[in-house]
Amino acid sequence: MTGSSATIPVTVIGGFLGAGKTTFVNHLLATGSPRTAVLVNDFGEINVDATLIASHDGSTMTLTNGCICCSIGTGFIDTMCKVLDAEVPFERIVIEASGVGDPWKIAEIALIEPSLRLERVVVLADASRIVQLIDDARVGDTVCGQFAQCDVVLLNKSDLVDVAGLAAARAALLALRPGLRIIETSRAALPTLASLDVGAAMSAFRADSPDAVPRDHGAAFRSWAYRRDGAFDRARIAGALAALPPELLRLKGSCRLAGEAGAHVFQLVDRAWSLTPPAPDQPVSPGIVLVGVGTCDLPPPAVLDAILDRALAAGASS
Ligand SMILES: Nc1nc2c(ncn2[C@@H]2O[C@H](COP(=O)(O)OP(=O)(O)OP(=O)(O)O)[C@@H](O)[C@H]2O)c(=O)[nH]1
Repeated sequence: MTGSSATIPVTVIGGFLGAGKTTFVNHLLATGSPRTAVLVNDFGEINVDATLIASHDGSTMTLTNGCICCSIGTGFIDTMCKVLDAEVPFERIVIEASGVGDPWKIAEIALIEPSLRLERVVVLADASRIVQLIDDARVGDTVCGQFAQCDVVLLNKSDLVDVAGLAAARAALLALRPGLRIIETSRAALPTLASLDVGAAMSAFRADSPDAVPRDHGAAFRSWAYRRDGAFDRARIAGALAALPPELLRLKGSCRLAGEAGAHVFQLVDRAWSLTPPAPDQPVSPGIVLVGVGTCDLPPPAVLDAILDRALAAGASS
């Protein structure tokens, strides 16, 4: 890779599916971040996250073709070259790892590439789910691996748990890595990057950390895309979602609702879901575009399609 002689600081943001990574990136961009290149790696075939990142002075680029922590493909290298060769240099690079990715594998690129300087690896944990996720036989290894070499954990969604729940979440994280720096957050009160800096002590800790176990997230997780021209019937959505199999871990994207103007952003994490209006300048597709991620035994697309079709408004085309 080429680029100017000055190094560009890199922050890698990781955390399991739905922990709040995109919410955090948007917060950083909204709170006076310098000219930032945001690189987003979604696990699914459609990069929904890139459309959920608010527009900003810098640039948002998508990293498609799978999990970049498993294989640094030519797409990633091309994107990074564009960032490094930008006419007006970027002042910071923020890379959002996929929800099943290992953020440290991405951080290692910044350690190797002379034009880049790794500033920090931040991993978000969902306070309402982290205890269960760590113990989940299907995803526990992936979740635990994400904390192995991070600098700081944002114990996010603290608004969803009580004091005892927060203490349990903290204890579970500290059992993984004693001494881990943990900051409790909620989307209403997220920190700035500068406030996360802790200096040399954390770098030494990184160097002492064991090598991450190589993983193939493409084998452990599967994604599925649901696209329809029509609209959902709001009254049918809850019933259809209740029929989704437990192997589906995450579903997000945009949709239309029959009889309602404009598009809605759809979010499902575990079984909790929401529909919200998109940001004013957020690009949304004309119909329904949702991307799901599940474990490797996720039922075939046709089965999942049929479940969501139950929520379509009468007469909606498919
Ligand atoms: N209650 C609550 N909800 C939150 C918080 N942070 C994020 N959310 C919601 O959680 C959902 C997932 O947030 P995202 O920021 O998209 O999570 P993500 O980690 O980027 O998700 P993936 O990229 O799919 O892994 C969205 O509906 C957010 O609005 C929080 O602190 N509290």
